[in-house]
Amino acid sequence: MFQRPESPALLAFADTERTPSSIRAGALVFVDPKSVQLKQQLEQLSTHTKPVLIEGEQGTGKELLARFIHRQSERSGLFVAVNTGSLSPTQGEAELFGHIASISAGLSSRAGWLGSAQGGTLYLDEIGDLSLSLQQRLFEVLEQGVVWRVGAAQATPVAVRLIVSTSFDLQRAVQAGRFNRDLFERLQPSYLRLPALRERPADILPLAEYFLNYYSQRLNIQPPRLTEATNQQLLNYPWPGNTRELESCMHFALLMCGETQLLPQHLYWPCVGFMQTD
Ligand SMILES: Nc1ncnc2c1ncn2[C@@H]1O[C@H](COP(=O)(O)OP(=O)(O)OP(=O)(O)O)[C@@H](O)[C@H]1O
Repeated sequence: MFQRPESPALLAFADTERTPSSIRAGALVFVDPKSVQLKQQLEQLSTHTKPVLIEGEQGTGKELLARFIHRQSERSGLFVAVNTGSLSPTQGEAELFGHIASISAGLSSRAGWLGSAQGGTLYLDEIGDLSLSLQQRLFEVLEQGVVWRVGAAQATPVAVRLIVSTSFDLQRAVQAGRFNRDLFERLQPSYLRLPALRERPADILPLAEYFLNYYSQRLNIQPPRLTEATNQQLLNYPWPGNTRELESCMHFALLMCGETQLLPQHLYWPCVGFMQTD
């Protein structure tokens, strides 16, 4: 059950259990000591409403963490996820902050992503892709707690928890003049680093089992058993595409397998292809 409001860039899901795999929030498989520690940090962050900055390579699970924080904090509004790269360069301000109706421009009023997340959480993926002028506007919203919609004569109060993510070092972007220092300083106190999958190896096999079970259930089949040799291959691989790559690998292996045992020759690594096995 999901709502797809104003634009394809926005995904807002009320019932996470029925949503596609890419946006499940209930299932957070964290076994490695680094992940367990991170989960404790997440639980602490869920008790307040300050903005959160999540840094991690692509496919590590940043959006899943944001959904987890939202769920734990029991906010009444929606979780709204926006890929900032999808904001149009000319309309970005109206898309993000909304605009009021304009008869001359033939526009009806629009709440914008911030308005859609009222009472809930706005997740901005790859915040570094936001233009410097929008970064400045976002900082002002955080400072003042109000948003000026495009064309509005007065400001509208906003109660939105902001969670942003980045796959690169924002501090270096600040030093290079490509990221707003004030916004960075506002985000930094609640900073989380989500390690790459290769840095938390104890998560690999539990995640592999989890995805196998998940897709087996969807396909209505018995999950095959991972053999010792398969486990070894999974542990030896560096996972450049992180958890998303592991998920695709397991999904594909399940389709290839058709047996009770999942063997190394069934494995396909989306970032590399099939690997030679002895
Ligand atoms: N700890 C985890 N437990 C279960 N599933 C996970 C976990 N981490 C990631 N996933 C799954 O891996 C996939 C990728 O996660 P997600 O989209 O949150 O990554 P991301 O870091 O936001 O990616 P991108 O950088 O491309 O935006 C999703 O299907 C997600 O459900």
